[in-house]
Amino acid sequence: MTKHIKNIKLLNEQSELINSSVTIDNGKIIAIGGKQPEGAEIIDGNGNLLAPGFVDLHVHLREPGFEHKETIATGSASAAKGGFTTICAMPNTKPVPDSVENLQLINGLIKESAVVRVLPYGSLTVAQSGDERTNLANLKAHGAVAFSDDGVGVQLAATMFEQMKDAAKLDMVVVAHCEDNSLIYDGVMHEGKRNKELGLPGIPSVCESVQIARDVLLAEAAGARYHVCHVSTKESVRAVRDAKAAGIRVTAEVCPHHLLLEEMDIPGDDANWKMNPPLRALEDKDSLHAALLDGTIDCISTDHAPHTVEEKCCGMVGAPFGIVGFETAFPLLYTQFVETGKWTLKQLIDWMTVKPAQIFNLPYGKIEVGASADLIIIDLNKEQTIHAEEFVSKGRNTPFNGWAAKGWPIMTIFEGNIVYKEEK
Ligand SMILES: NC(=O)N[C@@H](CC(=O)O)C(=O)O
Ligand SMILES: [Zn+2]
Ligand SMILES: [Zn+2]
Repeated sequence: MTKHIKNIKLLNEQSELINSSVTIDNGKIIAIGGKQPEGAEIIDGNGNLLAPGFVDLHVHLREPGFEHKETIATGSASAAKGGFTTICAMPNTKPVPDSVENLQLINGLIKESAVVRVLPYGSLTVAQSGDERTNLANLKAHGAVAFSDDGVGVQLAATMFEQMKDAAKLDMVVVAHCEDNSLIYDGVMHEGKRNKELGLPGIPSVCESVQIARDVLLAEAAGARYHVCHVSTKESVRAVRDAKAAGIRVTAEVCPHHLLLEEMDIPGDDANWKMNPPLRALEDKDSLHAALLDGTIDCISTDHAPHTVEEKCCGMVGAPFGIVGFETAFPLLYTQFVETGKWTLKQLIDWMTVKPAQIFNLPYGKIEVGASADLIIIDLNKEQTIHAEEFVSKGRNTPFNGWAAKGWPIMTIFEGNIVYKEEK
C-alpha cells in the first residue's frame, strides 16, 4: 500500500528545514516532494521534522539468556520509541553468538520478535572468554554485522591480531570494548576526584586508552578496519586522532552519557550512575566534544544496557555496569547541544544516522529515492520530563530520570510500516 507523508520538513545540507513530503511504497521511498498519489494512505506530519531512522552500532538486547533484563521484543520496541530503526546487537548473551549454531538461534529470535532491524554481532572469541578464536568467515556467512567481544576487552594482543587479520580478509570491522583487565583494580567509577569523595574504588583512564593504543597498531599491522566502542577519555581521543592522522583505518563512537555527564555529576553511591566505561573528568568530556566536532569521533551510539531494578538497587559495588539509552538519546542531545547552539541539528542527525551506517557499509540512515522507508517524525517543540517507570524497555536504569527534554520522536516507520506512534 502506498503511503504519502505530507506536511513535513526535511533537513538540507545547510541544516535548514524545508517543507516537503515523502511517498513510500513496498517498504521503500519512491518520491520526495512529489504529489499525493491517488488512493494513497495519508500520514499528516503536521509540519514536524521527518528524519531517517536512527542507526545504533552498539546495543544490548539481552535475549537469549537474560530475558529478565530485556528481550528482543521489548528492546526493539524501546528502540522504535526512541527513533532507532537499525540496531546492532552486542554478543554478550547466553549463548554467545560464537558459532553458526548460536548465531542461527539468535537470527531466529530476531525474526520472531524484532519490530525494527536488529543486526547481530558475532563474537571474536568463543564464549567471549578471550581464549579460543571464533571462525569469522562462518559468522559473516550467517549474517554477523561485525565482530566484537563487547562487555570485556580482548586481553591478548595475539588473539586480537589474528582476528583482525581474518576480519581484514573478509572486509569486516572489528569492534572493540577497550579495557585492560590488569588496570581495572575492582573499580566501579572513574579514578579521579569524585570516587575519593565517595570512598569508592576507581578505574584509571589508562585502563581504556592503553588498549586503544595497542589496537590501532595491531589494526595497522593487520590492515584491518577497527572501530572503538564508547570512547571516554582524552588520552583515548588522542590515540584515535593520531591513528587517523597516520592513515590507520580506525573509527570511533561516543555515548550520550559521556557527552552529557562527568564524574562530579554523580550524586552519590547510586548504581544508576554506574556504567562501563565510567563517567570521566570534565576535561575528558570536553575532549569528546572536540573530537566529535573535528571528526576524530565518527558517530554516537547509545550502548543501551538494561539491568533490573534489583541489580541496580544497592549501591555501585556489586551492581552490574550499564544504563539504558534508546528512549532518551535524541531528546537529551537535542536539548543540551542543538537548542543551545553548540551543534547544528544536521550534525546531530548525521552522527545518529548516516555516519554510523557508513562505518559498517550499511545502506541505511538516508532519505533518498530507493532507500528503505525507515523514517521518524520528530516534534522538536514537544517538551516532556523523563520518567524511567514509563520506559518501554524493561530497564529503568538511567541517571536522567526527572530531566526535562525537548524534541521527541512521535512516529517511527520501519520498512514502510508504523512501528511506534505517540499516544495522545
Ligand atoms: N556498558 C556497560 O556498562 N555495560 C554493558 C557492557 C559494555 O558495553 O561494556 C552491558 O552489557 O551491560
Ligand atoms: Zn563495552
Ligand atoms: Zn556495550
